[in-house]
Amino acid sequence: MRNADFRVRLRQGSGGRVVRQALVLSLAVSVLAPGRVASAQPPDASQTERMIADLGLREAATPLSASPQWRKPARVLVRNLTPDRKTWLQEVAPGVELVNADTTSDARAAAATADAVLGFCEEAVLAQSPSVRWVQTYDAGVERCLTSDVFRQRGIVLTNMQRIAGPVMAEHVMALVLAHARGLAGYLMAQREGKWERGVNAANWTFNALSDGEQPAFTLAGKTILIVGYGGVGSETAKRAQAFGMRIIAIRNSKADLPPGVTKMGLPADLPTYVKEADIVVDTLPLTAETRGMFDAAIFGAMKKTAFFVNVGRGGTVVTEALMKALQDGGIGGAGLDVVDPEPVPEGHPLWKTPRLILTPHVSADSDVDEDVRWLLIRENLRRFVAGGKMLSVVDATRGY
Ligand SMILES: NC(=O)C1=CN([C@@H]2O[C@H](COP(=O)(O)OP(=O)(O)OC[C@H]3O[C@@H](n4cnc5c(N)ncnc54)[C@H](O)[C@@H]3O)[C@@H](O)[C@H]2O)C=CC1
Ligand SMILES: O=C(O)C(=O)CO
Repeated sequence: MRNADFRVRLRQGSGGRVVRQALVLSLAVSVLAPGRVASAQPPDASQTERMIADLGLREAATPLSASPQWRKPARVLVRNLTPDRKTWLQEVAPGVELVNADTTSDARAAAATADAVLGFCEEAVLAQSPSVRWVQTYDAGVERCLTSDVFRQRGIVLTNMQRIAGPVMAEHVMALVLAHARGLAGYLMAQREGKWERGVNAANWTFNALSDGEQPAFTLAGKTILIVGYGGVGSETAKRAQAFGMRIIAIRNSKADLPPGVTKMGLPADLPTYVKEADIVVDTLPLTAETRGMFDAAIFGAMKKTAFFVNVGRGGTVVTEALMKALQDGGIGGAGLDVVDPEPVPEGHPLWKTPRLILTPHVSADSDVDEDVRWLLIRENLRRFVAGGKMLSVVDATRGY
C-alpha cells in the first residue's frame, strides 16, 4: 500500500478497529474479540501466530539481544499513531515512549533521539538520527528506502511488509486474468455504447461478428501460468490458479524445495525458456538491480502470441516501450498492469492508447482487511524489538528485498 493512502485510511478509522475488526487471512478467518487487548503478553498472540503461519512470515536467524550493542529502547517514532493505536502498541512496549510523526519534517526532528522509526525510511529522516537501530516500512517494496547507503553502512535492521498483501494481491491478479479471459474489458465498452453483442474480438477488444479463428474467450483450466518472483504474492497467486485447474510454473531467486502445486521452479536465467510455455505470465518481482528491465523485447518476443502478461510487482521490472510494441504488433495477447513505469502514467502517454491493456492505478493491495494485518505485524515486531527478539520480515539490504 502506498504510504499516503495508508495514512489517510488509518486516520479515518479508529485505532481500536485494529483489534476489533475481523482479520481475514488466506486460509483462516479469526475474529479478534472486543476487550481482549489488555495484557502485555499480547492476548491476541494466537492471531499473531496464525498470521505468521498463514502468510509464511520469516523470522531472523539471531535475536537482537545477541548483539553486544543491544540495549532496551527508550523512544520509538511511529507514523499514524492514533491515541487508540498508541494504547494498543504500548501494551507490548511498556516504559517505551511512543512518539507520533506524520510528515517527513516532523519525523526528522523526532527521529533525532529515537531508537526505532516505524513508517519512514528515507535518508532525510535517518541521516540525523544516530541512535536508530530498527526501521519498519509500511510497504513491501523497499527500492526507495535503499537509494541511500544508510542501511548498509550503519547496520540498521530494516523490516518490511513482504508477504502481507499476498492474499489481497492474488485476488487482484486473478481479477485481471479473468477480465481478459472472459472478455470483460470489451463487454464493458459495449455496455457503455448500449450494444448487446456476443463475441469479443480478442485482438482488439472491439465488438463485431467473430471472424474465423477468433476466440471470444478462453478457459483457464489446463492452461499454464508462470509466476516470476515467487514469494508472498506469487505463492498466494499460485493457490488461486491451482483452484482454477491451471498448471503452475515459477521462477524465484533461490531454488530450494518445490512448493506444493508447482510443477517446476526455475532461477532468473530460466526466464527466456519458461515464458515460451506460459499462457499467463505474472510478474510479482521486487525492483532490484537484477530485476530492473527484466521483461524486455527479447522476453516479450519469446512469449506465445496469445499470452496475457500481468504486473503487480514494480513497473521498473518491465521495459515499457517493449511491452507497448508487443501489444501493438500482436506479439502477445494482452496485459494487465497495476504498476507501470512511469508511475503515475502521465497525461498523453502512449500507454493510455495501447490496445489490449487493462490498467489499474497501483491499487492491488487495497482491501478492507489489509491494514489490520499490517498493524498486527507492526505490533509484533515492536514487541520483539523491545524484548531483543528475532525480528520478522527482515530485508537483505544488499539483495534489495
Ligand atoms: N502493487 C502493489 O500495490 C504492491 C506491490 N508489491 C510489490 O511486490 C513485490 C513482491 O512482494 P512479496 O511477494 O510480498 O515479496 P517477497 O519478498 O515475499 O517475494 C519476493 C520474491 O522475489 C523473488 N526474486 C527476487 N529477485 C529475483 C530475481 N532476480 N528473479 C526472480 N525472482 C526474484 C525472491 O526469490 C522472492 O521470493 C514487492 O517487493 C513489491 O515491489 C507489494 C505489495 C503491494
Ligand atoms: O507495499 C508495497 O510495496 C506497495 O507497493 C504498496 O502499494
